[in-house]
Amino acid sequence: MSVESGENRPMSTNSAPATSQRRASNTWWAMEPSAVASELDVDLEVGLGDGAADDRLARFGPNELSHDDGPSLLRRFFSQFTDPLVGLLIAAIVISLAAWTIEDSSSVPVEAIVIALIVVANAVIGLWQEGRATRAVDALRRLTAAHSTVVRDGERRSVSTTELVPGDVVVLAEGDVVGFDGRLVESASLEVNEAALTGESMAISKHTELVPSDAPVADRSNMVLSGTSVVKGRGRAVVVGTGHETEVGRIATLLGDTDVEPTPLQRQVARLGRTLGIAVVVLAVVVIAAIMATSDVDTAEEALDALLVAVSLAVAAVPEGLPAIMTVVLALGVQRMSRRNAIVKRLLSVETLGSASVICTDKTGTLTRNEMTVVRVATATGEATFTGVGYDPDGSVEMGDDADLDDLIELVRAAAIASDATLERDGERWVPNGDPTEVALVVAAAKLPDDDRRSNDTRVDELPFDSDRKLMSVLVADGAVQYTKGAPDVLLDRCVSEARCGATIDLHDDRVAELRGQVERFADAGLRTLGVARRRHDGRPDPFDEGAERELEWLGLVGLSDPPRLEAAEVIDRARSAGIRTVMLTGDHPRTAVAIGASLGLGNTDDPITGTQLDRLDWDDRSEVSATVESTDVFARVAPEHKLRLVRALQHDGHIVAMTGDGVNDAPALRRADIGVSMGDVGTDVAREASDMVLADDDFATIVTAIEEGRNIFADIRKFLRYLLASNAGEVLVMVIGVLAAGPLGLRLGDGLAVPLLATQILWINLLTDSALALALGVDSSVEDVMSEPPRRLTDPIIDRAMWVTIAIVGTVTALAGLVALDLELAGGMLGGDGDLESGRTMVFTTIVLAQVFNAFNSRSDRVSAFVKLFDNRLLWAAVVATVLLQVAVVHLDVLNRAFETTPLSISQWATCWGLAATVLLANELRKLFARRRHDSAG
Ligand SMILES: Nc1ncnc2c1ncn2[C@@H]1O[C@H](COP(=O)(O)OP(=O)(O)OP(=O)(O)O)[C@@H](O)[C@H]1O
Repeated sequence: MSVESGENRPMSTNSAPATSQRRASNTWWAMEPSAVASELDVDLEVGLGDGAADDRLARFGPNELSHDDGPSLLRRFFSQFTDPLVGLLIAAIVISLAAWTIEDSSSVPVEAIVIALIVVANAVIGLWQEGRATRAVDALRRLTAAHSTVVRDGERRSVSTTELVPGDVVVLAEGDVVGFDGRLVESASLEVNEAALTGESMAISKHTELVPSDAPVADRSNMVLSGTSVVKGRGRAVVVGTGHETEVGRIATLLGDTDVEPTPLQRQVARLGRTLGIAVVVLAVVVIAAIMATSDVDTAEEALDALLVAVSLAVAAVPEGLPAIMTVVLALGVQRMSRRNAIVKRLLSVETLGSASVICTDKTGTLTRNEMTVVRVATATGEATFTGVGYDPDGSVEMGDDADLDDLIELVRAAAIASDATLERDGERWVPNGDPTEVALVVAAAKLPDDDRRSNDTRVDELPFDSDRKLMSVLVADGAVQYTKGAPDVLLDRCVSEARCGATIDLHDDRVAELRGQVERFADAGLRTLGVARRRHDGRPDPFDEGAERELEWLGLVGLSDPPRLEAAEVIDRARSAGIRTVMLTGDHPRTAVAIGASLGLGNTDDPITGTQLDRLDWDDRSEVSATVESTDVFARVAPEHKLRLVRALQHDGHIVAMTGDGVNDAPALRRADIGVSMGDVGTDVAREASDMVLADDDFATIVTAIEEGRNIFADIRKFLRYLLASNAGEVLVMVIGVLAAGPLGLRLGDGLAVPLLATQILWINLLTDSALALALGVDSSVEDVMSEPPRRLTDPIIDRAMWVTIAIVGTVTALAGLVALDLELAGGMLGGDGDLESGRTMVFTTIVLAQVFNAFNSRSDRVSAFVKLFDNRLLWAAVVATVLLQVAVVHLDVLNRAFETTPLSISQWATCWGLAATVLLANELRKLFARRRHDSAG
């Protein structure tokens, strides 16, 4: 028998299953787990070896449904030409060729070639921008890929679900999304939701017993299927099918794809682009009519030239770069967010984030550090305090007066036995494994004084914790003893007696009231509280279900501290000044919630509302619901279904709600929220799948950071919109005013076509301004404090009045600057120069390009001066240098002079162009000054 890569492991765990060809047709559900294991050559305890897993991965391929890589590069390149705008450019080429044929077909059709080159340059820029957007979206998809816990080489590990192979032993827990087809070999009250596959929305119980071989898919209750999710319990399954070899693979449904649908904002901008397009075509017709009326157009060639100018103008005026830049800006923003631990799954969420007005957040782990430590316990005889730091079991117990040690030991041991957590030593460090609350209980048990009484602690059954019931029970001592732990108020309702010095005493109402007071005292100190109880059975209860969680004997109360995150208070304050309300929703005791909430500076913590109060509310009475949800910022002892109701109520009141959640039952609320936020660390797959954003660090601060980024992205989009539209307005106005005013002003725009700019020059300006400068603005750092304003309403138009005013002012000043440059150069006008038409046009051309450069700085804010953080955006400066150099080339290189009909300019002419172009900045600075004054006096 061969041994692979020197590993001393038998072939059976290192090779692919010999009978792999038969895999798909095997009736796994009718086979014993041992038969499944031998068929798949795997040891159910040890799992596959790494070598075997690699082999099988190479052989069966990754566990995914292969999806289309999208069209090829060439295809995507050509698809750039399907844009209606390119149609216009191609029309321009045809017109120019027609004019050239009539005029002088012996020379080279320079103009047509230049326009063709511009078409290609546009396509390349478009392709590059699309490529960036696609790459960013792909990176996102990888970031949000699901993970599974497998047993390999005898150890549990988390691997990407795409790496699962047939024969892998996978551990399933509540909230896991099943990413494979598998045969269960172990089930502890495992319940699975198969709605995605079968449409059945009720959870289905799963077991390991044999099922007849002819059972239909829905009845194969010892199988777990890809695309389903674990709602309750735990289990282990052997992977029998991956990728296309799964039930879902066979029906080839693509699951979990990142949504790349256009967002409302993208649609709004695309619509704006189209409206402008139509307006511009109308304008082009007007310009043509004006040219015809003012120039001596009497030859066909001149008529074609006029048409060409009008078409070029249309091309220049339409902001065709908009949709692509939008996608790039959104996608780059998403990448930036992921570097700050906020993984946004949908582009749509980015813009919604900026509008969030309420954040509903969990407490444990998000506002607090989720580093639980047992600090105080109380039994019937007295209290004890625990010392020690974090998870290090090196601590001690200080008994209060009269406290009975045996009672204490029974309480803490019971709590630890009813926990799933473990604590392992790794060198100097202690590595916790499991739910922090339970780890803390295990640590506390380790601090107990040596205890020589041994009992049979082996667990024979369990009822896992869930946040609706708020209880968890285990059965030990062959089923004779049950330990139940959970929320003390819930648990006390189920207790009939109390343990005291080894005896069992009946619980009376007075004592229950006393115990409740004790719970409140613990909670007032900000402690998370947990009650522990016991029940003795005559024989092992069968079935062991929630019915067993009654007639309990109270063992005592445990108080755990979970320190608030240091920076949370500051972040809540920051959110408040950004007009965002923070609401805490917690499963914890109201008094614990209030203590923590108050220490974090939450707005209104005085009268917390509990889940029970929410249950009693008349949800049809809108005003009552509204008054309730607005009355406090603390909701305690809430269950997941309350979250859904609260989201709805807040949305009804006009809020944009971000809601956190980590459990299976949180999924509906996460879906319903405008921004569902799940936890990357402690959250379940189901919650992650239902959410729009995953917090890689589970930290509340990250939500606020993401909101800030969302607002920044929105500000960036407004920047390039402001810039593009003002620039385009300048180009259009210089032509319209130029053509209409040349006559009255006495400007001699030549004998033939009376236009300030030629078609190729217009297209050149368009190419320069729509690419580098616009994109650099799209990734500008913020000059405004986006967190000092209230959230933007989703219904607000992206271009508001202030922006239209800016566009109008900048557009007009640009056009006037261009025309003054022309007038200064040309003979016969008001200012009177002595240059020829070609140098006059070069002056207009250069002035307009430089005006765009100044306008880029204008556009960084509606109110803040362009000189604030002037050098922050290096990309913008690089784009400015590139733009100016290209313009110098167009003015001074002989070959480009011929192509663009320009002439070299003198230093003083350049200075004139710079000076005139700078008026664009000056005018807008004045406008900003007034805007700031108005804002200050209003605010
Ligand atoms: N593992 C557990 N076993 C038994 N009871 C538990 C366990 N974890 C928590 N509890 C009890 O249930 C209550 C609610 O816990 P739950 O996990 O639902 O809230 P939470 O999600 O921790 O709170 P938050 O919403 O702040 O994150 C706790 O106050 C505690 O009393």
